[in-house]
Amino acid sequence: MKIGTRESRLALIQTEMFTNILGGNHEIVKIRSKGDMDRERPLKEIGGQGLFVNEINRMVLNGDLDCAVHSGKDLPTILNKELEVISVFDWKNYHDVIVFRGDLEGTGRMKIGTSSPRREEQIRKHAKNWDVFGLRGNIDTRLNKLDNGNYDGIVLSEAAMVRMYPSRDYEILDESIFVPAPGQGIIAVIARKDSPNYDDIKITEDPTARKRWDVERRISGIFNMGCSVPNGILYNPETEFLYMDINIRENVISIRIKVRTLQEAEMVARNVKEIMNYGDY
Ligand SMILES: NCc1[nH]cc(CCC(=O)O)c1CC(=O)O
Repeated sequence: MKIGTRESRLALIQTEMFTNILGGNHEIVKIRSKGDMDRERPLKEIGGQGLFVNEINRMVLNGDLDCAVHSGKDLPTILNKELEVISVFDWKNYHDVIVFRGDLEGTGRMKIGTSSPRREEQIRKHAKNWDVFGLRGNIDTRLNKLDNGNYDGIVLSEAAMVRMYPSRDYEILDESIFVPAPGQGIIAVIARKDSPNYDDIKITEDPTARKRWDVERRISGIFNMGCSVPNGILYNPETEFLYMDINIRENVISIRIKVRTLQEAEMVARNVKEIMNYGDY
């Protein structure tokens, strides 16, 4: 197969994880996205949902690629009707983590970098001795900025650390406070619904990852969320806990609730949306 992905080191590692499950020989096509080209401006200035994936998905749609491997978190909730997320896997590394500078001393006020409005909001609310600053770039760039002394610590995804820096120290942040972005840590494979490779791709799916994915996607669709919205959603398919951290102007709802089915999760989300007057914004 011709498999497309972003040119970042993380994207290539994730694509290799996919081809290892898939087996066989494949051509990997690296694509530089709009989000990769502009490394300075905050993401919400460059443009909305799908910044890192839309061009790649268009190539899958046109038949230039047989499939594409994405970070689940980067996929917009609305896809072209002819495309489908056929396989999802690796669901467990969903946490946010903090990585501290190696030579850090003392425990006073700390300068913390993050590139996500959700993480910024959660730090402001829950980590009162951390001052938060913007931080752009791919994972290697962000860690370089940390090591160069620009920050005392940076917050990023556990999945990125596990896959790219398995021997570097980090601290896991509690998911009931730092509720992650929907799909965080999950690897998602997209192809055309009528792809001749549909069944081969489907075999790589982890059914537990699929449970997590379906709940988080449904809820993120209900709230019409992109990653520029400071909302967190996590469903743990093993504990059956659903976490939601929804911020709408001055209104905040943070919950942990046990739900057993997609329908129950959807009902919780619709009720939260209703009582927050979400539709008015
Ligand atoms: N926001 C960009 C992005 N998209 C996917 C990952 C990492 C992999 C993942 O969490 O799925 C990251 C970096 C980060 O959140 O620090």
